[in-house]
Amino acid sequence: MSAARLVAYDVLRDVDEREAYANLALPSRIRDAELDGRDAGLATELVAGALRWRGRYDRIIELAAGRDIADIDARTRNVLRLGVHQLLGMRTAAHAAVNESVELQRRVGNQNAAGFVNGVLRAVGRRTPEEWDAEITDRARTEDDALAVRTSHPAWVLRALRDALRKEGREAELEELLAADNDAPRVSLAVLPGSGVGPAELADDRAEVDADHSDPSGPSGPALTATGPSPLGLELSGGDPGRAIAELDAPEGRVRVQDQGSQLAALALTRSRPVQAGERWLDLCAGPGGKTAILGAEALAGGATVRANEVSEHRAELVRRSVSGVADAVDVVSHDGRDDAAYGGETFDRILVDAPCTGLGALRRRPEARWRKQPSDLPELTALQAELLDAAVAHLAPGGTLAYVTCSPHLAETRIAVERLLQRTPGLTELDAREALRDVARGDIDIAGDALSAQLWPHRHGTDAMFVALFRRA
Ligand SMILES: C[S@@+](CC[C@H](N)C(=O)[O-])C[C@H]1O[C@@H](n2cnc3c(N)ncnc32)[C@H](O)[C@@H]1O
Repeated sequence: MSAARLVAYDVLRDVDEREAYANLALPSRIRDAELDGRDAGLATELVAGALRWRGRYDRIIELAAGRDIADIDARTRNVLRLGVHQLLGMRTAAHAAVNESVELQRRVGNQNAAGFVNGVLRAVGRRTPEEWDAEITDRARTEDDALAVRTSHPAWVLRALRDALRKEGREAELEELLAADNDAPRVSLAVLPGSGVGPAELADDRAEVDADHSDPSGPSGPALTATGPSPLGLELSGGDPGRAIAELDAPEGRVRVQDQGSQLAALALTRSRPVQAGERWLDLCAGPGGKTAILGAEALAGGATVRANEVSEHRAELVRRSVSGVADAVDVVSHDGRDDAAYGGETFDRILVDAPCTGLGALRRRPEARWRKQPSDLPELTALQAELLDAAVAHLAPGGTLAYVTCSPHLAETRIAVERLLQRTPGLTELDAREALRDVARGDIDIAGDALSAQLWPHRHGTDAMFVALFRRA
């Protein structure tokens, strides 16, 4: 039985039983099993596919088995999900997918269910993915249920995404968005401002090196291009980002993996008005420090300084590492952002509240995330977001700018949170975040809706679904 499949199975179990993040569990399992590059690639594809498509595959398993998915034991369920992904999502030959899955079941699951696995997967393999999708649609109770299952989104997430698009008058984009959530994104890098070299130059240098060394008959390496909506952004077509960064001729710690929506959100605050030397900035929820690094670089260039706060000590340590290239401008502390201690007795000219949220904006990068969150998580999160915002506003200097950012398009965490903040906070004015983003973006950027706040989208901007609102205190 292939070691890659066993690794993939173990990671699915880590995700189920230990609430592990697949992108963290996978590399350590791959290392422990000493998989070579090809098998590591296979294990990665199996894990991402089985997790991302879980909702759709579970319905297909139910239809093929004539049994509710909840009535199949957890181990067998994961063996079946991996098998269905090989049959419908990869080009694995049907007999290999079935035989390998039966072997896996014998090894890790209930021996007596090996025949069941064999029978279900044979039934799954007798139809094409399109035929299964047609069957899902025929048997669904509602059109929404059919769409949610075919695109493997929980129904409540689908409704939340539709509500957010509808608010912008863009409901027609829903299916495009759902498809984008299921596409593994290209890796984006950020070149921190003030690095002495910009993204276009780095991409050109790399293209020249590739042209000098490439063997015209061999495959070319992953491409690095200065593309995407962030003026700091580079996009990598594949391969190991750490290696690509190490090969660039840029100062240590200045080029980093970061979604371009995150880059834009940080720049919307730092470039919303010119920086005055001596300004004090605060990043209230800083861990793991992606946006702090941009704030730090912008602060260094403009003569400002940054206090970065993060409630978790462990994540505060990640922030310290993340800002190593711009450490002179950044002071990292660890407090609850609702406590005065987080502010060190000061007020700030700019504050970023990149609040803890459902993370529904990053589904394409975290394949298990959509199955983890529940609507019941929302009240606690929105209460925390409001408390963090209130504490931040209380420490904003007169004339200071506040950015409220979430990696979620859920209206309760975005537009509704903004309306409520404005209602309860006299003296706070909302600024035009759409304009701020258009001003900083590379090229034209299509931000929809009448609100002053801005919602980015995977299908429209190639970014995570980041939300940005800006405010000024009188
Ligand atoms: C969305 S993440 C921030 C991402 C970060 N700004 C970046 O770009 O890398 C939210 C962070 O808020 C932290 N957090 C949660 N509750 C908090 C609180 N009460 N005070 C401060 N930080 C908090 C979480 O630990 C998490 O690291």
